[in-house]
Amino acid sequence: MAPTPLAQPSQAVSRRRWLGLLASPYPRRRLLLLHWLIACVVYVGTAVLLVAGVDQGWMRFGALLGWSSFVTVVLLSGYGAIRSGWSERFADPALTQWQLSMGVIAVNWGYVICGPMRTAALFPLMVVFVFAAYGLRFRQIGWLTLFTVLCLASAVAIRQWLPAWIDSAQPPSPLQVDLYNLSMIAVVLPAFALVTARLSALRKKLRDQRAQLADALAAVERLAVSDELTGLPNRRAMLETLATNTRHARRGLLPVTIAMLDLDHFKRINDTLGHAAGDAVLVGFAELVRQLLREGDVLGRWGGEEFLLVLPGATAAQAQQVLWRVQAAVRDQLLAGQPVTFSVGVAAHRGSESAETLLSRADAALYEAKHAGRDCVAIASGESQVAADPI
Ligand SMILES: Nc1nc2c(ncn2[C@@H]2O[C@H](COP(=O)(O)OP(=O)(O)OP(=O)(O)O)[C@@H](O)[C@H]2O)c(=O)[nH]1
Repeated sequence: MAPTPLAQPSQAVSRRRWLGLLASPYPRRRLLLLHWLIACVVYVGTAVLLVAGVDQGWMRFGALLGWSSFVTVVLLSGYGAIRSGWSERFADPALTQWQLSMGVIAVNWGYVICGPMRTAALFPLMVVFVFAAYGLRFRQIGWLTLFTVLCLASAVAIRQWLPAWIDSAQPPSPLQVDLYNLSMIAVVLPAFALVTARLSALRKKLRDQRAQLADALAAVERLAVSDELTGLPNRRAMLETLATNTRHARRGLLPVTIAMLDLDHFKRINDTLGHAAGDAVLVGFAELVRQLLREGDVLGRWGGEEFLLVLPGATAAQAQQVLWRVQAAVRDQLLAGQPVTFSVGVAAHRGSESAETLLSRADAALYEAKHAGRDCVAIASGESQVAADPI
């Protein structure tokens, strides 16, 4: 019976589900499993050639079975360690050093058992050293090279002096061929490893530069929204905070009240003690006020000796209480050795007014507070009147 049109997509979905299960939902693990898959293809390709070798009578089936069992165990343990996330406890979750060492052993094992094809059996070493560029450091690549040459020397020794271990279908071959192969590998591999190590170093440099760039970008982003002297949000950041809060207030989500704070007679501090002392007062003031506010209130430097405070969810009266408390605390403390006071203009957001209108009402209230003698809180017209801390 012909398949129904619906059968095709459902098969595709179930195939995708199986592939999804075999791979991993985590992108990093998926990438590592892709590398694992490439290794699989190389191993399977080699196994196919070894089967052909058995077919030609160059090696025995038992030897192929031993090699295949070793490779299967290596591949399955590598897959399990990566897929389960177990390998993530190590600095290199790809387990590159282990996987490549196993690859070197598999290649040399193949060299021992596959008779006249043994020179070809060395070719997968190229894959091993290309992978080394991805996951190994300079020194590790050096060790891997030494390990490979020693493994091949052992393979040659086993072939020549322990033929009983080989289960070979062929009579022992002349030593000269094996020594020739060993010498070739000992000459070529270090040069190959050097290029691989250079590639690996370049990749590391690229990674480091990318990390530095990300740090620099984060610093630029931080500087773009914070005031260099006090570390508070700067005028640009406060405009955004204000825009967000007035938008919420207009939609009826959360009322907002703002306050403009201005240090009194700050010019005198600068003129008598110098600009550095003035800076220290600004830093001390910012730090002290910030500590006295509740979480959610946002204090920013508006410019010069002027600060903007946004109090989401507060009414003008509540803001006034908060600011009286802050004024009392500032009055009680010397900032950079100086007694300091400040005046405040408060405005609560009304109806559908814009951030600009709200700001200009707070500014006008601040002007009133200055005119009323300073060190007091004035509330924007229509809401209340100028008042000093009653305590
Ligand atoms: N040290 C220092 N001084 C600053 C900074 N920004 C602005 N100023 C100074 O702050 C002073 C503000 O002076 P005015 O606008 O006359 O205000 P004021 O002396 O505080 O007087 P009132 O606000 O009327 O109480 C000026 O002398 C500015 O140079 C800064 O970042 N550091």
